Amino acid sequence: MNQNGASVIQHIKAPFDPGDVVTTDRLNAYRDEGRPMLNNYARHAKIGEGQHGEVYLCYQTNPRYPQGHPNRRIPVAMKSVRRDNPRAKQFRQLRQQRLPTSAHTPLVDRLGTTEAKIRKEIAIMKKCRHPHVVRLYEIIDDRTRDKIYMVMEYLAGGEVKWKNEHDQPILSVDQTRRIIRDAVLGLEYLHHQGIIHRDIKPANLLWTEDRRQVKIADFGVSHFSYAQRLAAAGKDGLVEDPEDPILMDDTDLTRRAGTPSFLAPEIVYEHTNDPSPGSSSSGGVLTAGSSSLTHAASSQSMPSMQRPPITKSIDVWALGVTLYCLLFGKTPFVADPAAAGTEWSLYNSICNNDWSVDDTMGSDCLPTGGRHPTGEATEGAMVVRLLDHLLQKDVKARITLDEVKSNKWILRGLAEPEKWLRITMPRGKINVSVDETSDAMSSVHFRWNWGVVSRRISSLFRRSPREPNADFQDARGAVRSDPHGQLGIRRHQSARLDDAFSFNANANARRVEGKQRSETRPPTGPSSNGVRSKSIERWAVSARRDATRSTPAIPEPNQGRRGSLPFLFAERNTKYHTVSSQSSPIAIDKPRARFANIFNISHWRPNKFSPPGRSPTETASVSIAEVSRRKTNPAARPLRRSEEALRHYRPKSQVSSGPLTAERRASSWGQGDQTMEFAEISSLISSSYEHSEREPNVVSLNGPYADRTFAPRTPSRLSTNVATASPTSEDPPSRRDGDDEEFGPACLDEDSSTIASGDGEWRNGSDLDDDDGDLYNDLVNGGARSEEDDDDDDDDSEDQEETAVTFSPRRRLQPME
Ligand SMILES: Nc1ncnc2c1ncn2[C@@H]1O[C@H](COP(=O)(O)OP(=O)(O)OP(=O)(O)O)[C@@H](O)[C@H]1O
Repeated sequence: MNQNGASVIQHIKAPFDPGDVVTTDRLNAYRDEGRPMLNNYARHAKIGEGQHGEVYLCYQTNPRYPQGHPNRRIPVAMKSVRRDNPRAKQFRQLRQQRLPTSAHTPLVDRLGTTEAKIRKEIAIMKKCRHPHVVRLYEIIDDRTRDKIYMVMEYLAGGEVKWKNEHDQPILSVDQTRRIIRDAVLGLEYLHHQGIIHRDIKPANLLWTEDRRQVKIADFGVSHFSYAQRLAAAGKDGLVEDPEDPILMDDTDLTRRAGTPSFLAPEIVYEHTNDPSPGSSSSGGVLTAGSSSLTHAASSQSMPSMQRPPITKSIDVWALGVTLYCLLFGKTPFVADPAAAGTEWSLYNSICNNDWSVDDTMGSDCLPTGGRHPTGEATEGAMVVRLLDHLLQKDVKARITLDEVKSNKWILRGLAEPEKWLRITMPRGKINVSVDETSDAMSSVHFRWNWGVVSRRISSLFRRSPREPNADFQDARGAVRSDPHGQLGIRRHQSARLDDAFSFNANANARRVEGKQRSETRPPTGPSSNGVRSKSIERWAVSARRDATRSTPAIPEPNQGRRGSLPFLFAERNTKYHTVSSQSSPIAIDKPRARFANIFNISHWRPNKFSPPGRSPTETASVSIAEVSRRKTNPAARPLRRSEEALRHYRPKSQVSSGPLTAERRASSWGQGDQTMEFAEISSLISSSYEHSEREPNVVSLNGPYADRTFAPRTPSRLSTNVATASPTSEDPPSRRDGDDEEFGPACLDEDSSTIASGDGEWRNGSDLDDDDGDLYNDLVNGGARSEEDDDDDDDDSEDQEETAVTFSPRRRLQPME
């Protein structure tokens, strides 16, 4: 921590709050001193490109600091992802038809729209706050734009490279161990959060600028497991809500997603005992480009043809493949070049073949002792045995992450292994609630559709008895719009956060002064509890204030619960009410209450509460009926698909009838309960680490954990080490050339393409979108949108005018007196 950063750090609290990620629903693109600006981020070099978008180095301009202050410009990585639109979809389909077949071609289209995927990635990243997981700081999600922007922690060291052009390893065994150790900690945390990464590979491990630690990145195909989350929550933390529309169903795991060479056998299980044309009938000899013999893995073949459960263990397998790559400069399983279907052959190899080891490992060429080392506890023998456990084809016999962590080779070189194990243990209470994930979608723009509005208005006057859906909509009184289109930059954030470092929307507005002076309104001041809301939801906030003033807080019987909205709203009928004219039982039939209803966008368009094929209104009315039915008859709860999945995976005898309870889900993961708060752990870690030259990326004075300044709610509160990474330079604190000597030259990782498919079929294509066409257009046209752009967005609009509505899922209903 340097002198300049100290003042920032001392104010930073360390509570774990996934709501920390800022959501901004207005993007202002302009130029400042010739540089493209996106809100208060100055865009610099492009640092990467994925299937869905590009990643740029940006500097956040922090106006609270004077010119020249190192914290005035903070480097961040900004990933821009284009939403799906009909024209882009058409274009992509056309392009795909012309693409040649390749084993490494990404398959991404089967997981739904690009936007759904990016939202899933955002929802997952929002949960993550760990020294070995890349942090998400802000989402810029302006519905009127073609792109969503993710502002992340910038990892200047780049991705972990592991082989040279001759397929030789470029990392020493020591470096490999430290990378794997960091990855284990990050993974352990993710699993604890209920997240299965699904794409662990060297390319998704990013170095910090000083190359002392790596962090897990890219949650594009990650899975948020309800079962895993419940398991991690432990008995006391269960806040189960079977109706939660956002928590992902575990059957999603059966989709094939990840990078082919890193896929676990259970993912491609259908290739088990299925000899490839290029391999021998006994299981085949598939050379891995090594001089050593690759022989059939009789002891490690998959136990049966029944699909094994797909669990977090797939990450453990991928970690094993990663370890192998770093040690030997190649992947353990390869497709037979002679085989006709390359990917088929690769999967066949993963399922049926054993892997080989070279005589030496790492760039320092330490001896391995062969594939089946005997006796002595040499480093080579230790690693090969660990690989044996990691690359265990039978998922039930595969080593767990806990066991990996306490493996001898992993702990090797640590000054105090016991202490390391203790302080790095992920703990902290986890509650399963709708808020965390819905925040990813909490900011919704829409355009007025006057045809629909007028129909709605007239229908309101026609309707005499109040309909159930209206009841539902009123209960969601937090959803309000600004019909005057006066909203400026809107931000969402948990009102629980303190104001000390809140984003300075005034300053931000000033920054774009001249561009939108007429339309930008700064926040109106602190809210009643002294916390300034990030959201400029004037209607909703005032409604909340009313409620706060006039209703004494009565503790709820189930205080921690933040269930699905349909449940809560239904419960409102008996337990809660919001003190506003809209929700008053007396005012319920007043025209004014009905008018309030029309501002609810869930009437107009499908939203996240609408299951596919059902209109939101249907959803609302069904939900209310369902709720009362379930209240009287709990056994009437419909089964979630995850329960079906569980039935499928577990023997029938073990699956009792009845609804899938939290305990049953949790037991399928078998994890204990957790008590320690994350902040407590982080402070413990900070105070416990000692400096060690030998283990620079794990143990250091004020080391990797200590430099965690856990609560940069906005990028303006980035930790000092990030802030000082490149305080004044215009150029990116790039992957330093000098490092190549130590870490070997950068080289291409050809196995880094990610696939995601629904049915395991191979398809070719790329989702690469064009460059920031819309942004440049904005810049060139001074912020005006072209007709072409409008065409993209206005696919289903008739006569529309732009405005916005903000939806806050964090609104709390007041208990009834
Ligand atoms: N936070 C970051 N800091 C530094 N570089 C990053 C960061 N995030 C991504 N990158 C770089 O940008 C590249 C592209 O990242 P991105 O996640 O978009 O692509 P990807 O890993 O191929 O994922 P996808 O599955 O979406 O294609 C990465 O390979 C990495 O080098």
